[in-house]
Amino acid sequence: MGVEGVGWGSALASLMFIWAVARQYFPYGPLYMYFHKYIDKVWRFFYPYIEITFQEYTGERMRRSEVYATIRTYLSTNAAQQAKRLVAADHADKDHKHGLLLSLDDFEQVTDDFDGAKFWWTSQKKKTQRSIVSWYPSQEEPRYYRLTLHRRNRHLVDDYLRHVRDRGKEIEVSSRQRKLFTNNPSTNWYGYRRSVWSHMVFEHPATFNTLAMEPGKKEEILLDLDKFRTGKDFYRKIGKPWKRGYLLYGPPGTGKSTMIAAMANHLDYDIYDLELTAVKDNTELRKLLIETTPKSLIVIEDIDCSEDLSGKRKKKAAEEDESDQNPPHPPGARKEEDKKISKVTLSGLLNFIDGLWSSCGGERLIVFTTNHVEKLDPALIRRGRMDKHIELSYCCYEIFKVLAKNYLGVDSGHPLFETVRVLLGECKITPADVAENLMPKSYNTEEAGENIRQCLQGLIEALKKTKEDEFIQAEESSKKEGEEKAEGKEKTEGKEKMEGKEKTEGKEKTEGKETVKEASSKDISNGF
Ligand SMILES: Nc1ncnc2c1ncn2[C@@H]1O[C@H](COP(=O)(O)OP(=O)(O)OP(=O)(O)O)[C@@H](O)[C@H]1O
Ligand SMILES: [Mg+2]
Repeated sequence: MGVEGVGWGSALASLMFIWAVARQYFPYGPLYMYFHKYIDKVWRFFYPYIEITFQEYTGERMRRSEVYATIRTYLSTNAAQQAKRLVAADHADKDHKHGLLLSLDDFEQVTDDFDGAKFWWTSQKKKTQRSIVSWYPSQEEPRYYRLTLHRRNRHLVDDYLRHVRDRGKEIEVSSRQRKLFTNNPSTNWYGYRRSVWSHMVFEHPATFNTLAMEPGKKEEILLDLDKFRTGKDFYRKIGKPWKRGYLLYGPPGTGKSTMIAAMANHLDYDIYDLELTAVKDNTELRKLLIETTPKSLIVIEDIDCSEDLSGKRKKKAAEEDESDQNPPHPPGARKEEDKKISKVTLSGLLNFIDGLWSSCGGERLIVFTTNHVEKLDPALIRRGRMDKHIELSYCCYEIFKVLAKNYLGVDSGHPLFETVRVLLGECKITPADVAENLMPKSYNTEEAGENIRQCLQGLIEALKKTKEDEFIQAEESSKKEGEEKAEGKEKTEGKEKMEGKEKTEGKEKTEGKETVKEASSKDISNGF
């Protein structure tokens, strides 16, 4: 270790060396233990330094430690100047032009000065014994930072660590870029520096200004988000974990994903886009949850498409299996299916949302999107789990006005707006389709007026076409319905006729039988 200028250090090192040589001649036993104990005590008594370690994983090594990350960021400034071996990672750094975070490589050391005292930092890693159940990658040794300081500077420890934390956070904030995470398949969770989530920089430009929806509804959502962000004390007071669930539902192309991006940008949160089909079971789901950080949105898109989440569906599958009508599964087919299907269950997901683990860390929004809200299990979306249900629907005039302003820079004064308003009231078109029609044909500002007219005209044509299609569709379906009704009627009449016939025949038969019966009884009586 590079602790400087200490005569004691070399004296103790010599003592330890002598002991290391001498103990080879001691057989392991009581005498060995006796000497070992006392030499250790002497060493600790004279060793003039204090050592503090900061582990990379905390809480039974299940979570990456925030303190560890902050120290790493703090040391990046010193590391760049002092260390000989560094590790570089992508970093959105406004001060460092290369956009890289340089941290200490394993067993490297840097010195820091604070209030006239010296502090030494080393990056270390531990060899671990393999355990059967391990929360951190088994092939990767856990790392830790070791801080060493002289005993006489002990009174500075608190101030120094506060300084490290504050400065580290400052650097983190100044260089923060939001991240978009996605879960790795669990086969990639182990190995050197692997992790359960992969990320890239999140750069979606959507904001609540560009998001087209009714102004009242938008205002309400913004208020709700702001209330959530500043609600730490309130949530503590009412005894609820600091998290909130949002369910966004509506047809495809109505802005659900766009709204998630706008939410993340508004709150300045990271996004964890959870791909449920890649999660093998509930344990993996919990592990993923533990590895998310506060100030984040955890998103599960198209939740209705995730098989096996509804109790109803499971029951149905079981019924189908039992049914005699279904051909039996060919041997091995069921096993193959099982391998592919995620075993995340509805109860696993419910636990993910509001089980005890979900309260770790706090300040998280859980967002589900779906095109078919009616398919979801009511338990999944009840208030308390999905606190706010937001419907994103087909384009109305209010939504169109926002899109026209965003895409063409034009507002309600335009003469073609009235035609659009009337047509929007007469057909269903998604904001995505409207937006596509409003894409300007050129960015040349001199042609802006013509551009606007062309776009609006194009939109009017599209609306007319949609209206026409809807009309034809409605006609076809009413025709089909009529046919089905007629068919049903014919069937019923046929059935009734058959039944009538059967009844008459039955009656006749019975009467015949009765006559026979009478005759036979007569015969019998006659016979007597
Ligand atoms: N309300 C809206 N405001 C602004 N743009 C919108 C809106 N709705 C749709 N768009 C535009 O349409 C495109 C598709 O929208 P988005 O992906 O958000 O739809 P979605 O509801 O998530 O659809 P899906 O259910 O298929 O995932 C977006 O890129 C965006 O440009
Ligand atoms: Mg979407």
